[in-house]
Amino acid sequence: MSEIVDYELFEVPPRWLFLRIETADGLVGWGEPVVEGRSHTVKAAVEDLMETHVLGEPAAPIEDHWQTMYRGGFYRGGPVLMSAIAGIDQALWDLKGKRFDAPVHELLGGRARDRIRVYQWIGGDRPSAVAEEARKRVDAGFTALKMNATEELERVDDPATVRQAVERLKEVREAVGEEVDVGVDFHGRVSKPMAKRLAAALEPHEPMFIEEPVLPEHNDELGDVAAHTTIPIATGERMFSRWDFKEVFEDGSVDVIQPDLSHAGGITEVKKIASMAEAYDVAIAPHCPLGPIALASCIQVDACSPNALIQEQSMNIHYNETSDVVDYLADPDVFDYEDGYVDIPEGPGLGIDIDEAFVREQAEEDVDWHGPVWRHDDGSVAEW
Ligand SMILES: O=C(O)[C@@H](O)[C@H](O)[C@H](O)CO
Ligand SMILES: [Mg+2]
Repeated sequence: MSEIVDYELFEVPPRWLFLRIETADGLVGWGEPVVEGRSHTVKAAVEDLMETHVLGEPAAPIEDHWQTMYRGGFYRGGPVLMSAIAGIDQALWDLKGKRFDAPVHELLGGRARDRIRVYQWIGGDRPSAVAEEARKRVDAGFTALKMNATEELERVDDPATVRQAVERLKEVREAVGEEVDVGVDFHGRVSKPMAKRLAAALEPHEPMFIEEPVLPEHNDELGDVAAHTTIPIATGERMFSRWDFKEVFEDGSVDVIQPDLSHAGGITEVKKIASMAEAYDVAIAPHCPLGPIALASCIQVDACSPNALIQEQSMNIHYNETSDVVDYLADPDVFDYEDGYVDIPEGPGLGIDIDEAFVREQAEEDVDWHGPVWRHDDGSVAEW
């Protein structure tokens, strides 16, 4: 029988939430419903949705579950609810793949590519020594990187601050050469006037894209920024549905969208967003500074989306001393990296096996990660 009879949630380090659901005939599916820094809140939302709409129901009709969860409550959308739906949706797709012994991308129409290019972060929130880090990543096989543009920025900041951002990118470009792509994340830290100034100053060093050049609540300003630069514009990690994305498609100023498989309603929704993007000649580069289930979900959608450009991923044992992502996997080699690409896993469902014993052990730890609160010199709150 395919009714959902049980579910369990695990808050695990460094800042993730995993969902395990089980059917009456013993199949298990995994999802990763999380907003960075809001795992307790998303957990409560998942419990609410599971208890109200999903538990006791057949697992198969994913679209019906999605519609019920999204529309059933009258109030819709936003990071918490859409991330909760996302994780449940991933787990339902994982179950479906296991039931039919096929990878999710096969059930979504089959491959559009054999592998997907990946990029890796360099530097942290306060980027320094990025050139050296960039070189290390490229030596390890990466062909694409991403870095923060700046630290906190005033609404109108001084030339020295702009110069520093430019120097940083220039050093990276000099360290890695012209055959490596470097995305620059403005992280919503930048006001519209500074976005225009920074874009112009960074342009000679040819970033792959500038990301969140303004906060998503100011997406109506993207056209103005785009008019001042030839650098591709990326955004989308803080947008949560087709309805959030439709305006940037219609407006035409965005070149790359970055929906997050764990924030924007899951596999069902992001596949639809990807198709909408395709119709507007926009690429997708799914956002993923998250764990193995989120990454596996991204790769399944990349596999069957012709307009997938590149995949963000946080850590991998082959390239990185930190290996949180792979620690949770029964087979750490399932993400097979070569030449800056990762192969599309061919196992059933999401294509990964979660090491359940390890998850249970990690869930014993107290997980309480929150995004930092930054302040300007005058004490007012700055964007992180
Ligand atoms: O593009 C990224 O990966 C970053 O903007 C992260 O989403 C942010 O630091 C919160 O985790
Ligand atoms: Mg970002």
